[in-house]
Amino acid sequence: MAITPQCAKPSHTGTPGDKSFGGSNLPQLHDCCTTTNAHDKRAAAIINDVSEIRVEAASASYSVHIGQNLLPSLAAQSVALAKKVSRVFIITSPDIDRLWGTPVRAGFDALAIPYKTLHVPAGEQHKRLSTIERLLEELASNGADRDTLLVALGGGVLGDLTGFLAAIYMRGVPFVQAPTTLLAQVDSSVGGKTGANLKAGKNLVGAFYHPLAVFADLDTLKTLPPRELQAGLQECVKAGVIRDSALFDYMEKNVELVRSGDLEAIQHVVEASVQMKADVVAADERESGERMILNFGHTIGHAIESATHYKGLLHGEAIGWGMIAAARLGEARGVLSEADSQRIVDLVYAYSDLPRFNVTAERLVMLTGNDKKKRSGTLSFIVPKAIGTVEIAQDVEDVELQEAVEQMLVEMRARPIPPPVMP
Ligand SMILES: NC(=O)c1ccc[n+]([C@@H]2O[C@H](COP(=O)([O-])OP(=O)(O)OC[C@H]3O[C@@H](n4cnc5c(N)ncnc54)[C@H](O)[C@@H]3O)[C@@H](O)[C@H]2O)c1
Ligand SMILES: O=C(O)C(=O)C[C@@H](O)[C@H](O)[C@H](O)COP(=O)(O)O
Ligand SMILES: [Zn+2]
Repeated sequence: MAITPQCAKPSHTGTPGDKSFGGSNLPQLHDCCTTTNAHDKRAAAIINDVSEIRVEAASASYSVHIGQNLLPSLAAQSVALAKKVSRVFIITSPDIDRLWGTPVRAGFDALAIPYKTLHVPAGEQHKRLSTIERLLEELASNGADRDTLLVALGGGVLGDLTGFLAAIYMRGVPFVQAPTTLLAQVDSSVGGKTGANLKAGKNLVGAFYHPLAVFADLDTLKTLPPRELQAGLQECVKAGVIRDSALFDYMEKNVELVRSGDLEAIQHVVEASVQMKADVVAADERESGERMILNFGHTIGHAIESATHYKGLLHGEAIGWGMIAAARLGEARGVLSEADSQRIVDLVYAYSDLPRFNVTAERLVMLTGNDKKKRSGTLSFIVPKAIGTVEIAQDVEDVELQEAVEQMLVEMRARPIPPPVMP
């Protein structure tokens, strides 16, 4: 089925048959497109069915809905799940609100449920406790009670913040996730990790707290900058390496299709990544064992984000470098073949023009001291053994880590300088 144009303006590139997004010539919605009407029309343009993946965690079970045109029905479905909703707070950024806020609000209008939209500026630097405190005060001063529903409309930063807010406001209120970045759809909206950064490191404060449901509306990716799409795909590369060799193979064979945002390819990648994460979270909700594998690439990736003050690199890009270092470490220990190590490195590079950064290996290794997987002085490090299999090693010495990071830095410096990144 072809996509029908949503608006007569020529700059709205939703031409019949165009089923891609995330590319440079992609539709940027104008105000006239952010009406409910425009979103209603999109119902006629659905290519694939909506899929539903269940997350059966120890403390909660919920559905992740993946498909097009999901935002207009978010209100009705969320209210049905919450049973009693006195009022709603939609937590989003000004830009995402302008692009995608209208269909969400229209759903609550139709149910005559009062709502208020609270804005958080875009950017990882706002994922901090001062933002949480300001939002908590806004909830209280606007009469939020225990029957209040929060809606996280945005990327991983907004999802992590809103989830944490929901976990601690009046010791817990319900919330739903409406992820609007690829990264948030494949990873951060699922599994119940919520929180904020501290100066000492990434995600050092937070709670495990699950949403009532996740609505991953693939239409929202139409307005996502290509760099963000590509950074999100690094978490899908991660999913392939740690537990799903078929996903890895698919991403290897379909780089152009996936990078260009072909809708069917993206839906496949989102579904596979979410299913993998749901399986892992079902087995180990609180990260006491198996869930640590979802942190593949993150020990060094988080250190890079912290060392660069959460500016310059996107989360997925930092994780890309972290996966390269981890692959080289696996190769150096002799647990990963040179061929598989190179496949991982090549796939990371295939999906992002990873920006360079200027931090020494010593500093990065020092920063891994704050990793939450370090307990009683022992770091659990995720080492790839083959495509689709990793091990949780507890005997990785700092010197070994430093050598792997040095190798990653040498490779980074040897690569052609990527084109300037667009924010
Ligand atoms: N909780 C978890 O399990 C988990 C998993 C992975 C990552 N994370 C966290 O997620 C965060 C990264 O998330 P992210 O990559 O989504 O970044 P993000 O939330 O910063 O969003 C990226 C950018 O895209 C913009 N944007 C979002 N949706 C858009 C849309 N549809 N159209 C146009 N622009 C849009 C945002 O305004 C922002 O500028 C990090 O803080 C990371 O630690 C958490
Ligand atoms: O869900 C998980 O578990 C993950 O590790 C997913 C990661 O992609 C994500 O970046 C997560 O926020 C990392 O959590 P942290 O506890 O290591 O900070
Ligand atoms: Zn991550």
